[in-house]
Amino acid sequence: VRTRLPYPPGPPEDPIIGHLRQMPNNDEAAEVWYRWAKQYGDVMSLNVLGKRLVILSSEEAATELLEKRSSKYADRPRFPIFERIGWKDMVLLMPYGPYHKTLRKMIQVPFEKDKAFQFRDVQERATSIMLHNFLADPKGIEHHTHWYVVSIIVEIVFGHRILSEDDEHLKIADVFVKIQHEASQPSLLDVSPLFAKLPSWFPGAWFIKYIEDTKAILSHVIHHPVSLVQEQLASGIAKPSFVADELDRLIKAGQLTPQNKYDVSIAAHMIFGGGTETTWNTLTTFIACMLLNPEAQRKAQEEIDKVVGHGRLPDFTDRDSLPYVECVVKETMRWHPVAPVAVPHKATEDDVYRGMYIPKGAIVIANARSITWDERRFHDPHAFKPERFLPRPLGAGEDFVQGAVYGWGRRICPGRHLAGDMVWIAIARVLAVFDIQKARDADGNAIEPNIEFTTAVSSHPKPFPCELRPRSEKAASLIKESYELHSID
Ligand code: HEM
Repeated sequence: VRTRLPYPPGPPEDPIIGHLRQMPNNDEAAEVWYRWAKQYGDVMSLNVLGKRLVILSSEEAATELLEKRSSKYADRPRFPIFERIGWKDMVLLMPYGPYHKTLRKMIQVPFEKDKAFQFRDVQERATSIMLHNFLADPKGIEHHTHWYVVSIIVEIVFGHRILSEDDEHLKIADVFVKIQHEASQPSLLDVSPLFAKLPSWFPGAWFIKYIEDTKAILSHVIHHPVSLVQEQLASGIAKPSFVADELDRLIKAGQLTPQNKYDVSIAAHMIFGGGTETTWNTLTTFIACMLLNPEAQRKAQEEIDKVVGHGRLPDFTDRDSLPYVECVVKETMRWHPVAPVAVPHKATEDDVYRGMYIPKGAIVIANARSITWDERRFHDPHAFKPERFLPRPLGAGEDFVQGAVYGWGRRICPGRHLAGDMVWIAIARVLAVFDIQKARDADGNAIEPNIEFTTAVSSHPKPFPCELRPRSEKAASLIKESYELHSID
C-alpha cells in the first residue's frame, strides 16, 4: 500500500529526527495539537525519530478508525516506565491480546449497564456523607469530593468502608495520581530498552532509582488489600465486594492459584486507579463550571425543585425526569474532558483512510480536546451551555460525544456506567441542597475565582476558592437527616 499513498499531513519536519524538536510535552499536547489540526486537518501525522504518530481531531475520524475498524486499532504503544514499576498488566496500558481480554472481561462484566443498580446504595450513602462534610466545611471542595469517590470505589472493590482520615486507601489514591504523572514523563527508555542497564548516577538515568523505589511501593499496594480480603473470607467476615466475589468463586472451584489471585489483584488495582482520579476530576470540574455559570446552576436547581420538591434528596429514580441536570453532567464532561489527549491506541496493520497511509505500528491518538472544541460539531464550543444537548426547540439538539470522554472501540472505558452514576448522583444532590458560590474573604468580599487546569494526562482544576452554602434551613436539615439515617446503617 505504502509506495504511492502519502502519510497524513503535518507540520514541516527536520531530517532524521522528524518532529522531535516541535513535540509538545504532555501538559501542552492537547492544545498544541488542537491548533495544528486547524492548519493540517482532522487527521494529521507526526514523525518522531521514525515513529509515526497519527492525531485524530474529529469525532468522524476517531469513530471510523478506532470504533468501526476497532480490530486494527485496539493495541497500545509500550509504556516502558509503567511496565517496569509493576503496571505491565494494568488493563489500561497493556497490549491487546488474550490476557487483556481476560482481565478486561473480569472488570467489565460486574460494571455492565444493567448491573449498575447494585452499587446505588453505596453511592447514595457516600453522597449523604459528602453533603454533611460540606455542611461542616463549605470550602473543602478538593477534599470532600476526593473522599466521596475513593470511599465508593474502595467499598465496591474491597468491601471496606473508609471511616477515618488516616485510612490507607486515601493515601493509595494519592499515590496513583503521583505515579501517573511521574511515570509518564519521557525518558531514555522510550528510545531503547538498553538504557535500563545504565547505572543510576548516569546523567538522564533518573528512572533507574525511580523504578526500583516505586516497584516496591506498588507491589505492596497491589497485593496487600487482596490478601486482607482473603483472610476475611477465611474467617467468614468478608463483606460482598468485587474482590470477595472473585476470590470466593475461585476458592469454590478449587482454582485459587497464585496466577488467578494475581489476576484478581491487578484487576482490583486497575479499578481503583482507573475509577478514582477520573471521577474526582469530573466532580471538581463540575463545581468550577457552576461557579463560572450561575445561570446554568440556577436552571438545574429550578428543575430539581419542580420535580423532586424540598422534602427529600433526589435519587436515581428521578434521573429520567431531570433532563437539564443530565445536560449539566454532559456539558461538564464536554467543556473540559478529564483525559484531554485520552489514551493512545496502536495500529496493528497497515491501513488507508481518505487516501492517506497509516502504517502498522503507528500510534493513534484521538485528541479529545479538539473533538470537544470542534465548531462543526458544537456551536460556540468554548462556552458552557448545557442546553445545547436538549432537543429542539428547547435546545440545540446536539449529541453528546461519548468517545471524547470515555474512549473508543475495544478499549472504551468499561467503568463508564459506574462513573456516570457516581457523577450524576453527586451532582444532583449537591445542586438540590447547596448554592455553589464565590468564597468570601475576611471582610466579606467575594473572591473572584481564576480557574486553571493541570493539563497532564488526566486534567484537574487547580484548587480555587469556592463555598457550598445550604440553599435553606430546610436543605440543611435534609442533609443532617440523611446523614443520620446512614450513620445508623
Ligand atoms: C468519569 C470517570 C471516567 C472517565 C472520564 C474515564 C475515561 C477513560 C478513558 C478515556 C479510557 C481510555 C479509552 C480508550 O483507550 O479509548 C478509559 C479506560 C479505562 N477505564 Fe475509565 N474512565 C472513568 C471511570 C472509570 C471507572 C469508574 C473505572 C472502573 C470500573 C474505569 C476503568 C477503566 C479501565 C479498566 C480502562 C481500560 C480499558 C482498556 O484499555 O481496555 N474507568 N477510561
